Amino acid sequence: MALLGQKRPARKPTRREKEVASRDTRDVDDADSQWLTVVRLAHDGRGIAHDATGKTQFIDRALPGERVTLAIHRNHKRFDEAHVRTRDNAAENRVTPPCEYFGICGGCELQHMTLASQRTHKVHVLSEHATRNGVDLPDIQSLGEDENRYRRRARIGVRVTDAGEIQLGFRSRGNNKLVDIQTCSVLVPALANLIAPLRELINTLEAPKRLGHLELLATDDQVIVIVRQMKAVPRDAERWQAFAQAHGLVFGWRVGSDPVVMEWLAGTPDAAYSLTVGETSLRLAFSPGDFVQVNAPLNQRLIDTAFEWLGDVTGLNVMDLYAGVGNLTLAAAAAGAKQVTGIEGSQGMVDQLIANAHANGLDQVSARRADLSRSLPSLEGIDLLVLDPPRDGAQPLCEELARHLHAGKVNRAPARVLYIACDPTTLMRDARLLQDAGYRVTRALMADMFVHTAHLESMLLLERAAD
Ligand SMILES: C[S@@+](CC[C@H](N)C(=O)[O-])C[C@H]1O[C@@H](n2cnc3c(N)ncnc32)[C@H](O)[C@@H]1O
Repeated sequence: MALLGQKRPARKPTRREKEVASRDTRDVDDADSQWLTVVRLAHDGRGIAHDATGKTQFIDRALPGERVTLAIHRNHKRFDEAHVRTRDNAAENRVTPPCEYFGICGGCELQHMTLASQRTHKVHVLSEHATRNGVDLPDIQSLGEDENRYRRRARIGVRVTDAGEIQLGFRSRGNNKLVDIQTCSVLVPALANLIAPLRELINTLEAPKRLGHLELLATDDQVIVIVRQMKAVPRDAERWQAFAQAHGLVFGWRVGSDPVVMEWLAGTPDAAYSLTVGETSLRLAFSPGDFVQVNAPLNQRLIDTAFEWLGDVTGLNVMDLYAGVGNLTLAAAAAGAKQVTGIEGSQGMVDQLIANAHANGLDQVSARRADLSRSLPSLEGIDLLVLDPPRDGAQPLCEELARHLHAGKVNRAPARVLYIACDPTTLMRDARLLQDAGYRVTRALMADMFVHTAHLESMLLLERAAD
């Protein structure tokens, strides 16, 4: 009923309004109100300025060239962490973030910058890591796509508040709280469009508190949702089945603990993605838990660039370490390599790699399981070594290569190493080992695999000087 002639009672701010209002006013240190100019970006995308005493300030969402006053939210001995209280001017590369949760959600840190300047920043980060480690790099190529909605997989947290409100989202930056979202601007549309209906469905469940998190995966042909469910609730299983049917999903839940049992309640997963290598189209099947690059178009372009750099690989003997389900192993074989050996730590992925090689008619592929942090394969007779390790890099292997070369065992050190990395710190540490042993970086690339975040994928080609 309208309240004619009466003043409407003040509406209570929503949780989201409170979050936005508190973004720039957390733990404010009122004594600190000097104007500072941001001089550069830290690797994680925060602006850096120096106060009157020279102390370094790391400032959330501030860009070089901007004059700001700060609110310090964490003091350290040698630097402070701060956020902007007042901004005098906007840097030329500042844009309105495409996502309404920017600044709250911990998923993306760079949405206030143009895509071009995000990429320039990441190239600079890669170059700085090289300089710090004394690695000589050629010009760094930069690879990126214009499409922002690139993530084909996501893990989404679920929380039921004391008031029974359902929250769905990612963890916030700086603390572990769940940020409740209605959509996500970096998920592929098939996944982003599911968030609101998922919330509605979870609202109708008999036991939403039994839910842990949701895993969403968009493959070439299927959208797969897996729910972590503490205990099976038959009536909820029926609701999920109806939901999966209505939205054309493959649905499963991982129930219980010790053991956790995977049950598919709607459809059968048939996850796969496609790759093209020259004239050859490959189809790579994988299980929902296996590693695959989150950005499918960028993965394709990374592989295109790798084989453009490598030129004709016909007749080469290739070893692909940290091979996953065969992304680079199969690509090398399809490009014409004579023999390709994939080594991977997970037996499930090794089996999948072998099945993928058979399914694509690539008989020159073999694969085996090994823990590469403990046992190193012989590299005798290998012409090209491909390395694509997790974040901690491939130090034991690079040290072993260096030892062989220092001992003059040239036949145990491949002429070329293609090194793909998601952590530039460990990449450059390892590249320095190889450089000291006689390799030279002849190609370098920053691939913007994780658009809008401060993460970057990089690729180096290292070539051993002719004997
Ligand atoms: C960054 S992924 C690369 C996968 C694959 N090259 C691709 O392009 O999809 C790293 C892979 O290394 C595997 N891995 C992690 N630690 C390992 C270890 N110690 N030994 C062998 N493989 C390992 C992971 O299972 C994962 O498949």
